[in-house]
Amino acid sequence: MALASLAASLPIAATASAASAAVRLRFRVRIGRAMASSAAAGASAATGASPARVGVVQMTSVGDVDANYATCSRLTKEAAASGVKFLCFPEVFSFIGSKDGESVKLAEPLDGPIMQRYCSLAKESSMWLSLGGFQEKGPDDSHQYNTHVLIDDTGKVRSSYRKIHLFDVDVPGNMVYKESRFTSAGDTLVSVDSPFGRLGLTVCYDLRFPELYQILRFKHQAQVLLVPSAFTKITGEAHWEILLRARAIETQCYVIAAAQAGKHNEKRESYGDSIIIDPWGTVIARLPDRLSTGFAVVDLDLSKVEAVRTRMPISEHRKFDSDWKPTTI
Ligand SMILES: O=C(O)CNC(=O)[C@H](CS)NC(=O)CCC(=O)C(=O)O
Repeated sequence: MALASLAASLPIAATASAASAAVRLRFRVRIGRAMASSAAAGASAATGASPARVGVVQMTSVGDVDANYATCSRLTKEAAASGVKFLCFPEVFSFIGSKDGESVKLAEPLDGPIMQRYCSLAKESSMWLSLGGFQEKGPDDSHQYNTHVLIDDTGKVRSSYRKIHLFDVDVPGNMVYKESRFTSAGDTLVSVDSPFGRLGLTVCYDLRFPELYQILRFKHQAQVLLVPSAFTKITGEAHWEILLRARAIETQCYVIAAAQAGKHNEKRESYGDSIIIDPWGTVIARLPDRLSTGFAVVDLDLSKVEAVRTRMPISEHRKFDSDWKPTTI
């Protein structure tokens, strides 16, 4: 079969469910030619056996920890049935409150009961989970950390990253956010080796600070960047895809960005559009903003990361402050 037609015919599964009736959608997402250019990728797409099959979730979390867990559990089991080995959830997957300070009261350490449930889910499903934006108990009773937790397929917390850049922003035409009121910033960059390459962990608003991604690529040697998010509708429409593709292109990494979508309560709405981008900057999977709950799947091909880097060796071409003559401003 010609590569182009193989690429065009690879199905990407996505599921969607309305609140009452569970509606199952299957639709095709365009997939880059290079993804399908290895026989292994094509064969595993048919058998569901790829070790690097990953999924990106879109969901509408609410102010109910149990309801959100039920959604995450259902999606994880459906993804496992599609051969997914690594599923990425968005920021605040576990809880989105409608009142100020509500989530800090629910904050728990990573060995607390909420995260334990997700660890059991990962183990039962033999699935790695990226759980972006968990309300981790903070340094005092009035502050939490906004923590991206990575659980392996044995149910062990492999790594965690506390969001460094906090969203204290007056969104034009929307509301003033002051994340730092109840959240303390992290101060440590985190990357972790996995069967899906070296992963760089970030959260949401971090996306606007490219130096963080530069360090993950050039110091940590990350191959896949994770950006679980709950972008606002207004900033998401304006900036989301552009920022994500820029990070993929300038780091030559895969980018997996799980998004919250739709209305969480009467005050808060997020911009959907969960995306997976390849290291050339091509969007290879996406869930439209109008879709509330579901996931999309791709087979990561880490040889593509190396291929892009070999042909365009930006790591060798980089110049630094110390390489330039001092400038007068
Ligand atoms: O407070 C919570 O419930 C969890 N935290 C979030 O949802 C955070 C802070 S309000 N949201 C963002 O960072 C949005 C960034 C964004 O929209 C942009 O950069 O444009």
